[in-house]
Formats: sequence, C-alpha cells, structure tokens
Amino acid sequence: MSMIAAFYSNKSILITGATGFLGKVLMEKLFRTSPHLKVIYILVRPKSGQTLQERVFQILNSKLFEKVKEVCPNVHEKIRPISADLNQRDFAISKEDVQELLSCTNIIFHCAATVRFDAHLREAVQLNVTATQQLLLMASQMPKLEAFIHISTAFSNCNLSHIDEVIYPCPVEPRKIIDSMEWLDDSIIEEITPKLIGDRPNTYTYTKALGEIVVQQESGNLNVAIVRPSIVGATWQEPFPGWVDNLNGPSGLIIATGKGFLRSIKATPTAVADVIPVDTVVNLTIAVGWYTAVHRPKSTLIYHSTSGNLNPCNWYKMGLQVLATIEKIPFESAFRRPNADFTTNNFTTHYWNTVSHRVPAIIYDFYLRLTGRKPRMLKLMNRLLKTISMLEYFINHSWEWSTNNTEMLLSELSPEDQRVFNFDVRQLNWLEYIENYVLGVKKYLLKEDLAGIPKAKQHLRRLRNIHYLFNTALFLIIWRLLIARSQMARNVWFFICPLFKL
Ligand SMILES: CCCCCCCCCCCCCCCCCCCCCCCCCCCC(=O)SCCNC(=O)CCNC(=O)[C@H](O)C(C)(C)COP(=O)(O)OP(=O)(O)OC[C@H]1O[C@@H](n2cnc3c(N)ncnc32)[C@H](O)[C@@H]1OP(=O)(O)O
Ligand SMILES: NC(=O)C1=CN([C@@H]2O[C@H](COP(=O)(O)OP(=O)(O)OC[C@H]3O[C@@H](n4cnc5c(N)ncnc54)[C@H](OP(=O)(O)O)[C@@H]3O)[C@@H](O)[C@H]2O)C=CC1
Repeated sequence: MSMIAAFYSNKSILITGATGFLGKVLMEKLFRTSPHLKVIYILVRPKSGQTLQERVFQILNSKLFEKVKEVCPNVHEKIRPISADLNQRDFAISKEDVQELLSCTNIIFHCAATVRFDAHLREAVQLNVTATQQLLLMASQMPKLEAFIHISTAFSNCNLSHIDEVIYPCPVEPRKIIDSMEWLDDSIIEEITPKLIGDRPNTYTYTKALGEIVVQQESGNLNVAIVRPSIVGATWQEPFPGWVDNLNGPSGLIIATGKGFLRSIKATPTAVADVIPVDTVVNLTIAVGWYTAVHRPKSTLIYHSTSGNLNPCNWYKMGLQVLATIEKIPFESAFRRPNADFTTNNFTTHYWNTVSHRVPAIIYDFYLRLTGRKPRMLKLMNRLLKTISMLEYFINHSWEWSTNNTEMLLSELSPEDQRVFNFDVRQLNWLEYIENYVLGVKKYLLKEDLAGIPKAKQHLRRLRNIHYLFNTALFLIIWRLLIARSQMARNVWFFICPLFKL
C-alpha cells in the first residue's frame, strides 16, 4: 500500500486553480489514488457562461476522469465547488463557505495564477501575489491545516542562469508593489512595469517571483513548501499518455507547426528544452504535500520540477521529433505542408517571417477575397507571430536548475510510493514522449479522429502538388520576364530548349 495515498485518505483538501491544466490532473490523481479522501474543495468562478456546476460536470465527464469513475464512483459527492474569484478581496467567497474551509481544510494546493506573459502588471500582481497573500491569511486561520503547497514556476528567477532551490530576493518588497497597485492608475503602472520587471522577460515571471517572497514572508507558523515546474507538457504516463488541454507552452506551437502555419521559429537548437510532463509535476506535488505534513521541515523547502539536469533534451531533438511524428500522423486540413526550421538570428527571422509567414498569408487572403470570402489569414498569422515572439525568450536561453530537494524527496519515498507517484524524469524516453505529445495534441486538443489520417495524408499530397505547380509557374513567369529583357537569358533559353524538347 502507498503510504502517500494512505496519508490523503479522510483528508479535506483545498485546490485553487483546479479547473486549470495542472489543477485538473492534480485533482484526478488524488481521487484515483486516494478514493477515500474526505473532500476536495475547489475554488471555481463562473466562466464562458458556464455555472460552477456545469464546469465541474464538464471536468468529471471528461476523458481525463474516466479512470477515476471506476475507482471512485461517488467522486461527484467528494468534490465541493466553491464560488470564488481571486480578483476580488476575500475572493468573494460566501461567509458559510469561508467557515467550512477554515474549519475543515487539511491540505492546500495553490495552483491558481494568471500564466499570461502579457498580463497587465496590476492583474498579474492581483492574481499571482495579492491572492497568494490572502490565501496565506486564510490558511493561518485553519486549525487543522497540515501543509500549504504553493505552485510557482522554475522561471521565476529566469534572469539567472543557475537557479538553486532557494527563494531569491526581489529589488522591491512585494508589500510595496501590492500597495502601489491600490493607488497607481493603469497608465503609470504600464510606464514603470519595464523598470520593475528589470531583466525578467514578462510580468508573469516577475509576479511569480514576488509570490514566492510573499509565501516566505507571510507563512508565519504554517507548514509551507514551493514547487517550481519548468515548461509543463502533456502527460507522460497517467492517467494516459499525451493528455493536454490548453495551448500554453509547446502545445500551441505544435499545432501551428502541424497545421503548416509555423515555418520557422527563432531558437537555439542546442538549448535545453526543459519540458516536464504534467503528471510528473503532479506526482511530485502530491509527494511534497505528504512530506511537508508528515516530516514538517524547519524551513520552507523549494522543489524544482525540471528535466534539464537529470535527463536533458534540446530544442533541435524536440523539433525533429515533432516534425517526424507529424509526418507519420498528420493533422487534418493543414494550411500548408508541415515543414519548419529554426532560425538563429534576427535578420533571418525577420526574412523568413516575411517570406514564409506574412507573404503566403497575404496571397491566401487575396484568394479568399477573389472567392468572395473574408480575409483572415494575415490577422491570424500576426497573432501567432506575436505569441511566438513572447515564447522565444524561453527557447533561446538555457538554465541550470539544481534538484537536490526533489532528489532527496525521491529517496524518502518507499518503492511502492516511487511507483505510484513517479516523478523520476530519468526514466523518461523523450522520443516516445514527444510522439505521444503530438498524438495527444491531435486527439485531445484538435479533437481529430485517427481514422482521418489517410484523408489528411491525401490532403498533404494535394498541397504538395499545388506547391510544385505554383513554384513551376512562378519559375516560368520569372524566366519569361528575364528572357524578354536579357540577351544572355535568351541565348541560354534557346540553347537548352532543344535539350529538353521545350
Ligand atoms: C533539418 C533541420 C531540422 C531543425 C529542427 C526542427 C525544427 C522544428 C521547428 C518547429 C518545432 C515545433 C515546435 C516544437 C516545440 C517548440 C516549443 C516552444 C515552447 C515554448 C516555451 C513556453 C515557455 C513557457 C515557460 C513558462 C512556463 C510557465 O511557467 S507559464 C505557462 C505557460 N504560459 C504560456 O505558455 C503563455 C501563455 N499564453 C500567453 O501568454 C498568451 O497566449 C500570449 C501573450 C502568448 C498571446 O496572447 P494574445 O491575447 O495575443 O493571444 P491569445 O488569445 O492568448 O492567443 C493568440 C492566438 O495564439 C494561440 N496561442 C495561444 N498560446 C499559444 C502558444 N503557446 N503557441 C501557439 N499559439 C498559441 C491562441 O489560440 C490564439 O489563436 P486564435 O484563438 O486562433 O486567435
Ligand atoms: N503550464 C505551465 O507550463 C506552467 C505552469 N506553472 C504554474 O502552475 C500553475 C497552474 O498553471 P496552469 O494549470 O498551466 O494554468 P491554467 O491557466 O491552465 O490554470 C490557471 C488556473 O487558475 C485559475 N484562475 C485564474 N484566474 C482566476 C481568478 N481570477 N479566480 C479564480 N481562479 C482563477 C483558473 O481558473 P479558470 O479556469 O476559471 O480560468 C485556472 O483554474 C500556475 O501557478 C502556473 O504559474 C508553472 C510552470 C509551468
């Protein structure tokens, strides 16, 4: 029997961000391995016109939760959605719900955050700093609380090349930043944001770093730990390989590549592609909750959930495997034949963005106009290029994260717990993982049936023929224009014509 699974039996657990990518997998794993847990409280806000109940129903009836329903048939009775908005003071939670949370909660997993790189600093501070401070205040009023696990990011200190499992100071105290958000107007905040974030690339990484300092400063006597995942990718093994449900990180770019939109991306091919499967992060997080509650470390421990120093893969290998898998398992209705390459300097990046991205989009929009349809390709391409410009920082730098605490924790686990809550990335086979990732993007993000592969391949053959025809026509048009203007070209033309019987 797993000691960790037994630990969570009869526990009341609070998860923030349970409707997100990481949160869903965390909830699924807890229910599947500890079906006798008492309750999981999840803070949920109404979204996209869905009520709390509709959102929970959608999650419990999703593919991800298929196995849970076998081992925990009454899962819908054990999940307790609580209406909350982290943007609001006190999260806009009702007094009754607050009372229940304060009196019953044993473990908190704080996953909620804004992960947008271009979030306005006010929004990012509210969600990634102030909300963390408020949750810690709530936690300090929970008599039964055994552990508070905060999910940060391995990139919170991405301005450093070597990052240890420690909390680094920020130039400005979080409390001062929180207070200034109360009275500064948006335009002033926008003006000072570059100075505040300094050599960090965006407000996301900056406010995640501030959130860690808030945890350190405001945890009081709480039993707290911090988990720092790197680039969270699709599931490696459980509940099944390849599951992913959003476009963040590599997923969106894999779609853009597979659909033939993305033809080049500025990257350092030899840079470490520090991707970590979401189920690996979740297994570590659950083990951290157990270890923090049972062993009660004297200080706040930081755990890096990264792959680069234990089982490194680089962007070249990842890109090649993405392309090879797409070749075998193409996506449907591609805009162009998938084919992509890395650029390594700004000039070639701008050149290929014009030649391979914007010009084809303009030509396609011209075709849409000719056929009476609304042009949309250039707008889509520009949005994709903006997204890529924000992700490029992370694929043109390499970092080294120490994982002493994570390796210590692994050694503390029994063999059974190491099996059930496996976070040993050394066992990860990258080629197999990336292939399952691309397959998962096709099945779970694009909702494409594998039965459609022959048709998708036929579509790609058609695109290839159109591509050849277009290039041949372009060559002939240019050549004819040359001939009309150049004696040399005419001589060459008349010399080769008989050779090829043109
Ligand atoms: C022989 C030579 C061979 C050479 C080798 C082969 C070369 C192959 C090259 C091709 C390889 C293929 C790809 C391989 C993998 C590359 C992986 C790159 C990984 C990127 C690293 C991620 C870094 C994450 C680090 C930090 C991790 C965290 O801690 S936080 C969680 C992650 N957060 C994010 O990922 C960012 C979240 N997103 C945003 O902040 C916003 O989306 C944005 C600011 C980026 C854009 O916002 P905006 O409002 O403009 O648009 P939005 O509505 O959000 O989206 C616009 C459209 O773009 C789509 N979209 C969204 N995200 C992505 C994405 N990640 N990739 C692509 N597309 C994305 C979105 O759906 C929108 O589309 P429409 O809805 O159709 O308009
Ligand atoms: N994905 C990644 O690559 C990485 C993620 N992380 C960290 O992991 C954690 C989870 O990330 P991930 O699952 O990818 O992110 P998602 O964007 O998928 O999920 C974010 C969660 O936070 C919730 N949330 C956001 N704003 C509010 C709000 N105002 N009120 C209530 N809930 C809110 C969302 O709820 P809703 O569904 O209603 O929007 C969602 O449940 C974050 O802390 C992130 O920093 C760290 C490293 C890498």
